[in-house]
Amino acid sequence: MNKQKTIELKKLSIGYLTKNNRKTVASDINADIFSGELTCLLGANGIGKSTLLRTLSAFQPKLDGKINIQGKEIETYSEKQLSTLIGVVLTEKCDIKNMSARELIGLGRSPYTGFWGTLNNTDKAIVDNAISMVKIEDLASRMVHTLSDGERQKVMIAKALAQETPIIFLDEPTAFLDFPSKVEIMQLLHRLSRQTNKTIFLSTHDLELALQIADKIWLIDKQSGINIGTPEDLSLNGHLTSFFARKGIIFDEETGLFRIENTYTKQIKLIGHGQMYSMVRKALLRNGILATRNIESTDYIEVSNDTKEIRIFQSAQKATSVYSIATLLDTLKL
Ligand SMILES: Nc1ncnc2c1ncn2[C@@H]1O[C@H](COP(=O)(O)OP(=O)(O)OP(=O)(O)O)[C@@H](O)[C@H]1O
Repeated sequence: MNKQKTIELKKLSIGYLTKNNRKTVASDINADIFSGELTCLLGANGIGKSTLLRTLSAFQPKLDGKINIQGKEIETYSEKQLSTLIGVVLTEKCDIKNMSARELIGLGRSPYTGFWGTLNNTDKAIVDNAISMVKIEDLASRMVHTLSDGERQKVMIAKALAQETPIIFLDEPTAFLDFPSKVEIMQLLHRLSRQTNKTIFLSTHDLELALQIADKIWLIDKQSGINIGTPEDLSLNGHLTSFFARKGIIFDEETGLFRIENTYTKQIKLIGHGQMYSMVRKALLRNGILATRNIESTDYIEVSNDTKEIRIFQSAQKATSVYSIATLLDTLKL
């Protein structure tokens, strides 16, 4: 695929200007965003994700530096030109009454339609295609103000697709969605970036999902600014670990997942492999017991992934066999 640098940020500063105040949210951002990639922006509440997306969408002025879109400074584009270049999906509730989901999605065509916004057959086919890509055929004739937050979010994504822009920015597109819908939307955005060579840049708090699906991750942090890379590189170079370590969350290299930092009161040797091993280990960690293969202890637990048997060896007694995590925890009096 022909990945291209569609957005170039040079010494960019973002923030807010009020009458006699200048509030810088982030400064000296030097970075590129590529077509054919899904890029996810991760960072704590209030760190500046929305501010960055709004600045890149030209909804608010930058404080300093340069934003180049397809090789030209953002300020050189007219509003109409930008509307055929960038589609924006915000999380804010819209105050739309008396409009069906299909009509709202049709507004995505407004950069291409005449003054009255009348859709021709091509426009209608594009709207239908957007509806089917997001799989919301059953919502199309519903009135927008009757939709749930998650349903409306999908409609807004379909509207951005109908706009057929090479760049799409989304501010927390998965915020209101249930877990299967979060996965579905992220996979859809990833697929779109690949199939249509679009540049898709979104902010999210769904870090596990972002780490599994995104091509590139931007980590924004007060201490170390912006770090950018593939999820794997950010993992290997320690940026992910340090990013979350500061927040009482640690990256567990054995499971490849994040977990909340527990204080361990005991430790025990755990023997076995596979899902059974991982689940027993998870349950013990959750109960304040550090359990791995590498611990030397006289008491130990052995699991069989084939028979699902958990054998507990305690105080040199005969092993006790149990077959569920609940019984294991009862036996260990946890
Ligand atoms: N209109 C405004 N005027 C002044 N400061 C603002 C304005 N809007 C936001 N801010 C401040 O800018 C900073 C960044 O806010 P922003 O909304 O970009 O964060 P965010 O990373 O998107 O947060 P969240 O994850 O909570 O959505 C915050 O300190 C916020 O209070």
